[in-house]
Amino acid sequence: MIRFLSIRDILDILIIAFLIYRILLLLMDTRAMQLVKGLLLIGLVSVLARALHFEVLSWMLGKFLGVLFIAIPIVFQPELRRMLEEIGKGSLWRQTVSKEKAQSLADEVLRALMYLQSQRIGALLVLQRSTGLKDIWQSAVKLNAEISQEAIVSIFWPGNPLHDGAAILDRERIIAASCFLPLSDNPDISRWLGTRHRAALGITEVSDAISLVVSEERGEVSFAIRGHLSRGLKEAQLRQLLLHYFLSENEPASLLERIRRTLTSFRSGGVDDDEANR
Ligand SMILES: Nc1ncnc2c1ncn2[C@@H]1O[C@H](COP(=O)(O)OP(=O)(O)OP(=O)(O)O)[C@@H](O)[C@H]1O
Repeated sequence: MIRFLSIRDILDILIIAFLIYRILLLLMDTRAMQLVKGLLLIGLVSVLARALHFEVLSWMLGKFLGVLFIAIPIVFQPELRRMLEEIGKGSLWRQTVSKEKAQSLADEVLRALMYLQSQRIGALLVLQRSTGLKDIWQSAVKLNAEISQEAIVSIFWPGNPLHDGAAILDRERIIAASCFLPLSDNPDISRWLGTRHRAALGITEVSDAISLVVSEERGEVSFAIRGHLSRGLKEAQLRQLLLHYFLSENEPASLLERIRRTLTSFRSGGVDDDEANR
């Protein structure tokens, strides 16, 4: 007998749809996503085989799916564990930045850095992570502007009243410019590096932020995290670092780990890690 959908049924369907959507978002860009696609395809073929009465094929696919459901938790144990941890941390409900959006933000910042570098315009960008930097930016010029190549270049354009000091970005906006950062007093820092680089390093000693510096003198881009400075970054390295930053969701340890890995994998390309020790 057909009965009409009640409000409870509709809510039930909506909750299930939302849960599937969030779980798919968690699985996106993991190995498990390929498996989900594969399972969907096999499921579809299996339904077709049953509808067309292909007895042997549908029997075989049914058995195969049964075996897969037992094998999945074993093969994908790390992914499943990570997914459950994410759910525990509340990621299921948190707004995630889409890959396209992260890519476009990373591109805007990258293009700005490349332009500033090509013109030898000094710049200092601080990418805020889980440590709030309100103490730093509340006495500076608050912008709350969209992240774009043009906005970043204009901030550091010589003669602009905002060009002195650092600009602070979070994962979506340029929070403030003309920020005064604490200077590092690391005695091992190269004597060729001035206050811009000391400021870039200083903020990473007191927070988990990332700094990116364009040197006016040397026309190179450097990167600082956790009190370590890496000089002379190439475009591809910067792209990866920025992408990691805009994609990551307040996971200091894993972000640090991924950035370290990126730097290591590129080391043959000329990055001097821990430049502060020079
Ligand atoms: N505490 C600070 N916080 C933020 N920015 C600072 C701070 N101190 C200096 N700066 C910025 O650094 C600029 C001075 O750079 P300086 O030439 O001393 O450094 P540098 O490390 O040699 O950089 P570059 O290679 O670009 O010359 C200042 O004009 C200012 O914009």
